[in-house]
Amino acid sequence: MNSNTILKVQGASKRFGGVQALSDVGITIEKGQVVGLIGPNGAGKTTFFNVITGLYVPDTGSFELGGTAYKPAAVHLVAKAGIARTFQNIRLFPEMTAVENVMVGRHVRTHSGLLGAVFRTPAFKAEEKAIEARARELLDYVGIGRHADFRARTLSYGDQRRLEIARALATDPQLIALDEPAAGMNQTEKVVLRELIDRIRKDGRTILLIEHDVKLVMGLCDRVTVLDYGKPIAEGTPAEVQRNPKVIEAYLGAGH
Ligand SMILES: Nc1ncnc2c1ncn2[C@@H]1O[C@H](COP(=O)(O)OP(=O)(O)OP(=O)(O)O)[C@@H](O)[C@H]1O
Repeated sequence: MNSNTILKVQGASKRFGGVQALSDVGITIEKGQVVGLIGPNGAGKTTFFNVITGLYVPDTGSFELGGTAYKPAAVHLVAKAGIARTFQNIRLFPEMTAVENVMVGRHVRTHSGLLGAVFRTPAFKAEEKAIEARARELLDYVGIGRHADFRARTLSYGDQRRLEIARALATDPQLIALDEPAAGMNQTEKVVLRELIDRIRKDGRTILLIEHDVKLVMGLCDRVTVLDYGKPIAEGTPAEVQRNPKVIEAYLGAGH
């Protein structure tokens, strides 16, 4: 494996009863890339995300993150290994403040542990302070610092999506997986989102993106993989993929 490879998945399959949701899907993501995963509704994109992040146990597949084999057996183990994600349907703690939501993300990387938290040791308190400072920095970074002390549920939809991204960044991930980050956003919010994803990439992060907004995908991604009925049908630069007859057929063809 190339030492710049962040994620390498080979032969991932997942079946639900009579539905082969994923069939022998592979993907390779190099450090610093933004890679798009696209395909018509029901193509298997979310299943792929759920498989690589430990939400679903795959039937087959080999998985390497940062050059080390990993078993996507449980969500917290995958987070620890270095993949952070956001969800198509936002999953925040609505009654917690924005900064508290980000601090939860950061706890994946803390050291003082449960006993430290229970007895509120000096080490725990110092660590907690550092975590909060970092969380506030991340909220500024995604552009919602002014909402740090507001409950998550009071934030606008676009700001909640950015909060999810801040929480994902807080785990200091090798790979950040964004599931339809632009869903439900208006044009202005999409422009801001695009700038944010661009900045995250420029700051050295690696991103895997599911997105229905073709313009956003084509403008942002270095490489794109296209799924249809659970199978990879094309891989390449956005320009290559866009003119691939199989992709055109999948999007325009009968059945979709
Ligand atoms: N938990 C599940 N149980 C049963 N079938 C499932 C489950 N999750 C997904 N599927 C099925 O697997 C297939 C792929 O679904 P998936 O949600 O991964 O597609 P998608 O590409 O993310 O679609 P969309 O763009 O609509 O979100 C679909 O036929 C879906 O009905």
